[in-house]
Amino acid sequence: MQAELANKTLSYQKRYYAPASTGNFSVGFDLLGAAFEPLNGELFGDVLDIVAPSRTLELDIVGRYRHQLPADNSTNLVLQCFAAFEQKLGRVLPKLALRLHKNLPVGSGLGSSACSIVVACYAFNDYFGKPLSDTELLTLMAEAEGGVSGSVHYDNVAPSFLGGLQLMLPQSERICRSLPWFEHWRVVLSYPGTVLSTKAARAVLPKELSLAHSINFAGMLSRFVSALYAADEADAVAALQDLVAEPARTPLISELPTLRLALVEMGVLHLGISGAGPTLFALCANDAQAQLAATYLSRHYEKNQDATTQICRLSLAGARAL
Ligand SMILES: Nc1ncnc2c1ncn2[C@@H]1O[C@H](COP(=O)(O)OP(=O)(O)O)[C@@H](O)[C@H]1O
Ligand SMILES: N[C@@H](CCOP(=O)(O)O)C(=O)O
Repeated sequence: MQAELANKTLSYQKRYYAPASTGNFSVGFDLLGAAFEPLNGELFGDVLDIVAPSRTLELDIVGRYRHQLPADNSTNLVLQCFAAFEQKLGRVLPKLALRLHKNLPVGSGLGSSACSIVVACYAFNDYFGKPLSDTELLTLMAEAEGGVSGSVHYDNVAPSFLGGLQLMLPQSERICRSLPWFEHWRVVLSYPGTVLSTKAARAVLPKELSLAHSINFAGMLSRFVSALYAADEADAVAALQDLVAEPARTPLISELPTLRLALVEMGVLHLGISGAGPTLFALCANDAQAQLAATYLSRHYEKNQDATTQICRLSLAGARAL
């Protein structure tokens, strides 16, 4: 009887998913981002159910991180996206009963707000017969994300929507382009369980960069991208240096230097801040190394029961119907 009730509660017409993402990927502040999925097949990203047509727009929220969202669902990004989608189309749409599975922690550096935005916009576009092109949809997603973080940046919405490692292309009609990746690379995402709002982590950033600093930043990102195209793994790893955000944000994540020393001694390729933090990402050369890094980070970085550490591969598919 109870199972029957639970099934009824979880019934739906259509179900959609968008993966977690790591903005910046150390070397590309606001310009580079990657989508990830756990090797164990877990859905580490938000799921949106279109439960049924409804007289009014309704949202129910379930999932591990539901408690990190405001109790009042009316302010939720999913509902804001419905309004923005209607406005973009310039017509009133039939209303829906929706259910969000909040599987990503909020203010975590895992692109949590972007993930809800992407899954919602993707779902509405698919459900209503794809009236928007991918480019229009991506622009809508970035505008919604800009409303949360205080400035429009595509490095979470683009990979969560399109999958892969995405490089943003300023002033290009393409918006972004997928980059090559080393298939054997694994990424361990370790979230300590504490919240760091993206807005707050952007407030500590330098307002200006000197000419020398700008050249070094552009140079290091170019070195990383060219190393990927040349399949030069050692040079790609050597280029993973964050010259913009990390120096300003390390005081907010004081464990980073010590953890990095320990992991690099274990052979891990790189440890960086995922998005605005506090999640850290460890780039690993293979499964065994990723397992070691995950065990170490679980033991030394997780702080409470909201914490989670996931061994991931690149998510090539991005947002999709399940
Ligand atoms: N569905 C949602 N998912 C995530 N955040 C949401 C959602 N709806 C509203 N919010 C609000 O948006 C803000 C997201 O904060 P932010 O620091 O940008 O998170 P993240 O870095 O994880 O994307 C929070 O104030 C949160 O309460
Ligand atoms: N480029 C942004 C990325 C923010 O990612 P989030 O997952 O922390 O929202 C930044 O570094 O501010």
